[in-house]
Amino acid sequence: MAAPFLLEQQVAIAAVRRACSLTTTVFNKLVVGETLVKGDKSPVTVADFAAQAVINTVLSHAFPDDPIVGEEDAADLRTATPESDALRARVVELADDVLAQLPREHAGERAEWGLGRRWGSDALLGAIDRGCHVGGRAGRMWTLDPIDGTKGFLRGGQYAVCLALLVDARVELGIIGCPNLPADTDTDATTDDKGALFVAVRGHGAHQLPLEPSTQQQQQQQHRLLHMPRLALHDLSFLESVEKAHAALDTNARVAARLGVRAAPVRMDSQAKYAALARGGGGVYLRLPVAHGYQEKIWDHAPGSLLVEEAGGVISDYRGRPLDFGLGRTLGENFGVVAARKEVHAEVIAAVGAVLAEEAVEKEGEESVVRAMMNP
Ligand SMILES: Nc1ncnc2c1ncn2[C@@H]1O[C@H](COP(=O)(O)O)[C@@H](O)[C@H]1OP(=O)(O)O
Ligand SMILES: [Mg+2]
Ligand SMILES: [Mg+2]
Ligand SMILES: [Mg+2]
Repeated sequence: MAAPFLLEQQVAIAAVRRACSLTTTVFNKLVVGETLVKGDKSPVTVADFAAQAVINTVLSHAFPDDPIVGEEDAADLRTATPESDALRARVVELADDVLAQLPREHAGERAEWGLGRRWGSDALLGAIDRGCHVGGRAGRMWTLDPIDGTKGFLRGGQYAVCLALLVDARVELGIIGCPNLPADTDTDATTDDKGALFVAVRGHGAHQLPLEPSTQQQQQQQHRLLHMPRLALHDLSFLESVEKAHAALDTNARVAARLGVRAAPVRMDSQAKYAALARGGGGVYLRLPVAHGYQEKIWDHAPGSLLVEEAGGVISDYRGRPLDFGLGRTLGENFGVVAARKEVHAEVIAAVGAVLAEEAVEKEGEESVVRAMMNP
């Protein structure tokens, strides 16, 4: 694989692989009481906390000066209640079980990254809280979503372990682990060969590797360089969210109709959508905002955006503006996401604009009817 950020690649790959083995174990054994509802009403499980503990422990040992912008924090694990005690004990056990595995030398892992030993509660809660950095425009920082698509994870669908390295607000390296994505194709969900790792390095391509660190030879054989194929507009299909609360799916349908898209949309949770897009699925990822005021988070798009760019795509918000990863923990005034191959991106943006204008006129019409009824 490509030379820039080689050590960062090795460390990030090791961290994401270990976190993926943890989430897979948890899914098979998740019990009632191991999921919390956060202040924003979204779920978080022991696996989200433990995966963040694992990845931040590895990053903190390999790159002690690098800040981390991570989704989770340990506040809910630190309160002195029986529920919190049980949750904390489970998170610590899960994270330590994975960190304690000996470094796998054929996969380039090293003991000095915090591997091969148990860390205990204080160190692991501290590691989770290393993710509280505020973000910003200057310098090096990592951004982490330990489980992206927690709702998908809980229902046994797609989810992703997502990590990116930003330098001066530009994504230089993106790693996405997808334990439930078929290794060979994103269309045959019945295959048993599940799990894929995606690595993008700016200027050096988008790559798919095996999720499990098999022998070096197998890794080389299974390594794929990813390219998005050229597709005519009517041959596209949209990749979109499963959750109606996350994206305006009815509007997507109107955009598809306007572009002459014939195929039904492919609904998938998490940044697995970016991975599917980069390896040729669908052709367009469309995420149009719903609730006024929801600000997209940088960890939800940083690695996926680089993966798509390096596979020949363009990514912007729904108005065509580039995503700005330098504003802090959120994407600020970037609303929605449109990712597509270069040749069709501008046409998709134009269709989105036209459909949103139509919807605004319809809404204004409905509101004026209501006003007229209330003030005859
Ligand atoms: N109200 C919301 N609107 C948009 N995205 C949201 C909202 N709440 C959570 N998310 C995040 O959207 C992403 C899932 O998107 P999708 O529906 O396309 O799979 C996740 O990162 C999820 O967070 P989380 O990482 O906690 O799962
Ligand atoms: Mg969440
Ligand atoms: Mg997320
Ligand atoms: Mg998450």
